[in-house]
Amino acid sequence: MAAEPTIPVTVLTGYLGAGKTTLLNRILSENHGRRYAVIVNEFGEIGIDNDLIVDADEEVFEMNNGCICCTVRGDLIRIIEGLMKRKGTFDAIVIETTGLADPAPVAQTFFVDDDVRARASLDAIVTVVDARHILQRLEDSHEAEEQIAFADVILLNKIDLVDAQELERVRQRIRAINAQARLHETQNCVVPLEEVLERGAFDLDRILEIEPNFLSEDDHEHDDAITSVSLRSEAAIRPELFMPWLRMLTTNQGQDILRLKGVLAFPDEEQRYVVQGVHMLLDGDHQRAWKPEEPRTSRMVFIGRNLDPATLQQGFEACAVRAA
Ligand SMILES: Nc1nc2c(ncn2[C@@H]2O[C@H](COP(=O)(O)OP(=O)(O)OP(=O)(O)O)[C@@H](O)[C@H]2O)c(=O)[nH]1
Repeated sequence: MAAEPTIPVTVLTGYLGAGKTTLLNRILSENHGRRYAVIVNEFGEIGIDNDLIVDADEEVFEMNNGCICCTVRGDLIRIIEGLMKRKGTFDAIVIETTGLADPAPVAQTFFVDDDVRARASLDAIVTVVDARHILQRLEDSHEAEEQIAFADVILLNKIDLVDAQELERVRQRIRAINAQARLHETQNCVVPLEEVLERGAFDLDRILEIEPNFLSEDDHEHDDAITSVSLRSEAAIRPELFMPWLRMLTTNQGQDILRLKGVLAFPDEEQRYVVQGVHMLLDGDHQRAWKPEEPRTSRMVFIGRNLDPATLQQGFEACAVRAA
């Protein structure tokens, strides 16, 4: 009897804020006739990413209790095994890792775990790169380099934020780390999805050349200096205080703030306000109306170095509407 075909798995990686969720949303919104099961892993105890993913028919599984590359032997394997019991309800799996994840242990899962290997196969590692910040990141983050080294497909994204010279420098740097991956230069991750999904691009031999211990090594190191701070407020947040506070923080501490995200309830405002930041760059917009049953809780996550939870908490609380 012929072996059953395995389910293709795409691993989406890339440093904090590069554009992974932007790409995932495109995958989930486009009319491609395929059904994807999505696994999202996020750094930080309050899951905000799930709030930023478009409402889609696809089921989204969150893994928020740690970094995916450290928990693969547990959670990821369990989720994939659970999914396999419901075969036929989806055609492929997409995994969005945290920006801090080393992709090697995630990829390794598809080779070293026998049950997983029998049913799922790693299709490609797709790495989204932030053209504006990557050169700086490669100075201080081993993970950022690993993400590029392991990629089968690279989206060099946010090209609108750099000039031609800078873009050429980034291109050369990426090529020095990984000369083989297919490279697409994008804004908002706009790329034909067939360039990204179900490409059959993962090449174990190439990975073994980069990392001879790929199939046996299972320890890796993280930058312990990076922490996350989660904030929450049941009282509505006053935009006239909140916006200047956030601008002040990113101006003074932008070097250390690798990523920030928030979903905010403003007084007398029917819409949720979503704010996002990468270093000094801030982006904010109304997202959708609060649902009637949804508690209007404002939540923020900061990820970075030298973050002081108490100061951030005080600053955030000072923006809240005080009880009369
Ligand atoms: N200017 C510009 N902004 C972009 C582009 N692509 C994405 N963004 C913005 O960059 C921010 C981060 O994008 P996300 O897709 O959330 O990044 P991510 O990699 O999922 O972030 P994490 O999950 O926190 O690691 C958002 O505010 C996006 O709207 C781009 O090509 N140009």
